[in-house]
Amino acid sequence: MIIAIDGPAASGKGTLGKRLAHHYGYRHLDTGVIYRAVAKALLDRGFDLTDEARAVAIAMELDPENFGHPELKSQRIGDAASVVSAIPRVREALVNFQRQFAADPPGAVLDGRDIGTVICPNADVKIFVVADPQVRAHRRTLEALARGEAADEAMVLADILKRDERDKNRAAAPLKAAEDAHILDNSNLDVEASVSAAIAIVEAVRAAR
Ligand SMILES: Nc1ncnc2c1ncn2[C@@H]1O[C@H](COP(=O)(O)OP(=O)(O)OP(=O)(O)O)[C@@H](O)[C@H]1O
Ligand SMILES: Nc1ccn([C@@H]2O[C@H](COP(=O)(O)O)[C@@H](O)[C@H]2O)c(=O)n1
Repeated sequence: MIIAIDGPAASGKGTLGKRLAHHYGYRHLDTGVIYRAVAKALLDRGFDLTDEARAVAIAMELDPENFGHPELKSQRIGDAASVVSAIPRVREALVNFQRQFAADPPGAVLDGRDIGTVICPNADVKIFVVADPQVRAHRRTLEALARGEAADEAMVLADILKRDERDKNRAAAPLKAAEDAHILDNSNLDVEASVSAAIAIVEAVRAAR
């Protein structure tokens, strides 16, 4: 089974992806990390984020061993990732890796922006996670503070809104819910309630087969 989770920045996709994968014994891929890794490599080498040729070359050589680098989680890299991810050839270079991950047994949960629409349009279950921007900014701020980083909630909110706008309005694989996605609004749900709601969606889809 393939479970596709999409949604805007800091909506809780990764949290749900991890928990659903654990619940069903599947593998989990946070696809945002891939775009973050491309952006970080460009910045580390002093290249422009819109340098298509270099970005594509980096995307084709990515080493998943580096996906755990702590700096990838930073707001700076997230913002840079949303610039790089708008380049169609960069996205094309990363499609096979994601599809291969999804296809390998026993099953997979992928989260991102275009999983249900482009990467796995035939996913068994598609969940589009949303939450109010202020709620998302608050959660992201708490997360940064817990990591010992300074975070200003108003600036975090501005970054989230800017990133959502860029991701929604790009021509290539824009952020949007697939027509057959189940919308999960977790604005008023804690993590456990949100996980339960997601499992209920998966189980309802399975029961209807
Ligand atoms: N239902 C929830 N209630 C409270 N906090 C939550 C909930 N879901 C996620 N969080 C917290 O919100 C923050 C963002 O969640 P998460 O990293 O899962 O979002 P995301 O959509 O994967 O973000 P990204 O845009 O980086 O991909 C994390 O600190 C997470 O622990
Ligand atoms: N499937 C995806 C996943 C991510 N992106 C872009 O990467 C940025 C960072 O993603 P996070 O999920 O780690 O926040 C995001 O803002 C998108 O621009 C993407 O395009 N497609």
